[in-house]
Amino acid sequence: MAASSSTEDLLQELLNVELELQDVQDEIKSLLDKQEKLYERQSELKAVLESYQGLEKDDKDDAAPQAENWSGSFEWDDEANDVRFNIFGIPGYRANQREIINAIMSRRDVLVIMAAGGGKSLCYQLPAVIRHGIALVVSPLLSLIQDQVMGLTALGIPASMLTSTTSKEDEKYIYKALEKGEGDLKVLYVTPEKVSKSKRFVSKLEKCHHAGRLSLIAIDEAHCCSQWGHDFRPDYKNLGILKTQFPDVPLVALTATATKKVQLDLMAMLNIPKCVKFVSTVNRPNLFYMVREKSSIGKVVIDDIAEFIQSSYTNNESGIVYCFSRKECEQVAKELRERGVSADHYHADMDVNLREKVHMRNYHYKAKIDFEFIYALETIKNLIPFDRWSNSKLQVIVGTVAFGMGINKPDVRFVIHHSLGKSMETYYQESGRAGRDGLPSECLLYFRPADVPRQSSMVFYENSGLQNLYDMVRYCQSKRECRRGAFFRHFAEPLQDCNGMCDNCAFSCEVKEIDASGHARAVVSLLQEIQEKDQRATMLQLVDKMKVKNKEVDMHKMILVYTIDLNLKFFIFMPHPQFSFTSSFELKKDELEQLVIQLILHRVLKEEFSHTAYATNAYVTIGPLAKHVLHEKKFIKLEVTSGERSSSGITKSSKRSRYSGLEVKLDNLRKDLSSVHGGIFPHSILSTQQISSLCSQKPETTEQLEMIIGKLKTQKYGDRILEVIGKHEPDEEEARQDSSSDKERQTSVNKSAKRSRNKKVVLIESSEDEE
Ligand SMILES: Nc1ncnc2c1ncn2[C@@H]1O[C@H](COP(=O)(O)OP(=O)(O)OP(=O)(O)O)[C@@H](O)[C@H]1O
Ligand SMILES: [Mg+2]
Repeated sequence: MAASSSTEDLLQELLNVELELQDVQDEIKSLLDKQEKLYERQSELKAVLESYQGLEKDDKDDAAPQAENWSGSFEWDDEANDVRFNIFGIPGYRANQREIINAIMSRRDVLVIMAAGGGKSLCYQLPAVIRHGIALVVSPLLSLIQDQVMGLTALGIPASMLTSTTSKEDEKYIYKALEKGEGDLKVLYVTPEKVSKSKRFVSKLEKCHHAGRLSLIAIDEAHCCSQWGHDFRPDYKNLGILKTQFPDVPLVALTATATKKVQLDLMAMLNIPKCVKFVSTVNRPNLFYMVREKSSIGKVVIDDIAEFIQSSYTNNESGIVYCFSRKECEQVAKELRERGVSADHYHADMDVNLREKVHMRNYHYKAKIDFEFIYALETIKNLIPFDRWSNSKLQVIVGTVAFGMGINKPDVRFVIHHSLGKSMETYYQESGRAGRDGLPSECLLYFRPADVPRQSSMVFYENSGLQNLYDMVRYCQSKRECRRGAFFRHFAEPLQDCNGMCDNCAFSCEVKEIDASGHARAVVSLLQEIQEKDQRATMLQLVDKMKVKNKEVDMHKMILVYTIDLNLKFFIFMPHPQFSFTSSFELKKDELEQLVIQLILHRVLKEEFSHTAYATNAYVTIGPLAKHVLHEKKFIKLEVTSGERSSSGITKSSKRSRYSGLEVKLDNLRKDLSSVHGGIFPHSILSTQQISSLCSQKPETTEQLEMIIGKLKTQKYGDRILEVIGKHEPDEEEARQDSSSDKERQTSVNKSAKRSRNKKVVLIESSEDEE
């Protein structure tokens, strides 16, 4: 008896020791994880500190820094204003543009951080036109270069590109321009590979510089220099030689997003420690951000997307749909077409040769060309979705996220993510392709927890890949917090007002917080059971098993209820053992998925990955904080919404209704002119804003037209524009709008006259944020 009781005691103690050991092992594992993260952060901080120390040293070496006023007046002001308006057709500077131009014109090195669509190109293109000689622009993608060269050529600014696709003849022309100053070349675009790999090119550039003809160097999409950035390009690392070789030539680095770490990295890598820095806000006030729950049924998602496009964008306004894989792109595009949306898929590296040929044809439109060649290319051009989309002949382009930096179209009205992005930074970039012209646009993301493991198995090996993804997941899961606020936090910027431009701020949809701690305990116990049997489960398998388990529990409940009826006295207070793990209510499948994700974000569970010959699979395992849930030290809450949210984001007042008759005519005119003038993009002929100014002001003379679109565009297209406006007869609706906008105009003229009188200033030029 005594022996058996001491055996029992021993067994009990052994069990306790084993449990404690398990605890210790868990803690060691969690501490090791923590140690690894701290090491990682330590090396990041050391790198940043080194750059800081380098910069501080440089600052001390310097004479006392002068207070610089880049918004003051400069000798080139008149010329700059003239070029801006009459060549670029841009009515006023946006925030920081004028200051940046002044700094470059003053021969300073400059770092520009400005949101997508902020107008970075003008900052280096305008000084390139004014300054003597040739400006060198380094840009990472052929397609971006081609678009820029085409845009400048359309404005009559001599621009060329030197890339792997440049013909021998063009190369000769460019080298002569560099070496001997022949021709009228003003802007030369190259890829970073040209600078790092072509000795011949660099030696020609040296000659150009020696003769005092290298006017400035611009590094576009400069974040590609930094390994901490999201599009690191090894060849960008070698661009530091430009400053070493040409120390007296102003160098401007431009990018849409750069965290502090990336900024320091850029300055160090490009050798511009004393540069003037212009950091604009990441805020894109014209973008409406929203997240929708994504159905597990593919067709329902496409129905929803099609409905969104067809109900909100009746004027065929352009949009992008981002998908996870190429196969999904093809499928989504096909299904959208089946629902009557003009859509096609596009793979970024698809038919590179075809794209190049089309651009070559656009680029050479001034040269003598073989008409058959043009005809053939014209046919090819129509076959290429990207070009059809760029020219607004196709409404929606469906691409993977690889289709990103190359998009230069300013009037993209909506960007839809069919599944979540891999980080806040990439989502900001991708969604930021909308509304680069500053007009209201929408960014819609479809989220369902089951998409998370697809992304995590792709990013887990990247530097902080999972951490970045989980930040994105938090953004998607949140049903209360301002979406814009998440971007400010991510880019460490002070909060700004959202002005109701995100779903969480705009719609008062009831969000309930429910205590899901009981369900969390059930999930953890189930996973423990699975792991004890040396098995593992993916997120979906775990959720399915939970559903089965719940059903089993339900069966027990029924038996119990039945028993209660028969033996009321004995069983009425007897709980079923498994009830202790479940709550009084059952979660639906999608709520269970949401719960598992929540548990991963709270480190109660964690993802683990295993490779097969074909794929990497993500499994869910017990995480370092699981114990806290089991011991009821940690409570898990789930946010659930009740009631439907409005189907569209931007309020009706700020959203465009159907285009007016004159707008449609001017839109068609720009499309016509774009094909006549060698395939220049329609938006390079007239921007959407210019079309609305023309419709509201209805110029009748060349002089009046010049005041709206500048001299160059008036010279080129003025007659046709005036003809369309002159012949247009407004319908009743337009006439009514005209008379009300006349009144508004009069009020605003009076107001501005009053403002000028009060301030006693004459406003010749104003930037948008001064307005
Ligand atoms: N001051 C301005 N007023 C009105 N439109 C402008 C102004 N400056 C630039 N734009 C227009 O804004 C659009 C976006 O400009 P740009 O391509 O230079 O943006 P970006 O800052 O380089 O963006 P990204 O990071 O996406 O490359 C273009 O259509 C351009 O013509
Ligand atoms: Mg740009």
